[in-house]
Amino acid sequence: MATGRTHRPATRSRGIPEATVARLPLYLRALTALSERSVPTVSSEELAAAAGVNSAKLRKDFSYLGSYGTRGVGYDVEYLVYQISRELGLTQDWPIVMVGIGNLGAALANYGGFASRGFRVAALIDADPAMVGKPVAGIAVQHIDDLEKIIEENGVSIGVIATPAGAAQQVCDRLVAAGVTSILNFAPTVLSVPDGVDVRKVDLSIELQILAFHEQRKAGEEPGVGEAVVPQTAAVRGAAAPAAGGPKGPDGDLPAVMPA
Ligand SMILES: NC(=O)c1ccc[n+]([C@@H]2O[C@H](COP(=O)([O-])OP(=O)(O)OC[C@H]3O[C@@H](n4cnc5c(N)ncnc54)[C@H](O)[C@@H]3O)[C@@H](O)[C@H]2O)c1
Repeated sequence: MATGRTHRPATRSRGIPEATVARLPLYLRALTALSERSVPTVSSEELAAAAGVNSAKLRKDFSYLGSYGTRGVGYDVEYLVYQISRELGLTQDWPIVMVGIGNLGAALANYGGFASRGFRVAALIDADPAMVGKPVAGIAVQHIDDLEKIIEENGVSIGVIATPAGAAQQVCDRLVAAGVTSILNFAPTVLSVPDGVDVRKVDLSIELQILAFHEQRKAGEEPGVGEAVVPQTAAVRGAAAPAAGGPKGPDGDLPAVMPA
């Protein structure tokens, strides 16, 4: 579901293409489910189906990891879990800070899936003095004034932003100045960061707009020649108007929904 941009070349230094890196978590999720069911081996076809990926692509992806499987047996599930986890840097603990502990931030903090994947929530940070000291997901919220100290003390390199859009750039700048080099941004705004800082952006409304586009196609609502699309679809309404609370609208790849 994530949409994002990273300030990295299309091929990483170790020769693994970004597109392959983006699929590794899908393989890992499918493999983890197999591992939990104590399945020892899996064929490339089975794993590709479970991950929602083409099997030829999967074999190519795994060749970058030096993993070719055994003919007639398939891939060793546990070993692949280890290999992909290592490649993704998940064999080490990653402390993260979350900034903006409102509806979304609190929901994210309560999500158990971070910890089980090696992401420890080291601190929850908010600007609202009324929030400070209150426990969310068992962690006391700290004030934004202490952001730099918190990052240094916890050796944090990954920050999550769930503030209103208007505060996101300022929070991002402070995170980066304090040493954070990877940011997961939920605020509906495009962040500017220096080279060497990775930003991934999650925007569920963009995902819904893309689904709306496909729904429209499925329903056969092809406009006739000269017929305007803009007033008729939620997708285009969303693309045409800036997202609420943000200076910039969604920046997903939506040109296909615009009138021809
Ligand atoms: N990406 C998505 O799919 C998605 C989904 C829902 C919401 N959002 C976005 O997430 C953000 C949060 O939404 P919400 O519903 O939780 O809002 P909210 O108003 O409930 O929470 C925002 C929190 O940020 C805090 N905050 C404001 N300025 C701050 C600053 N400078 N430093 C630290 N904290 C600050 C506020 O005190 C508040 O607790 C919004 O930008 C919203 O548009 C994104």
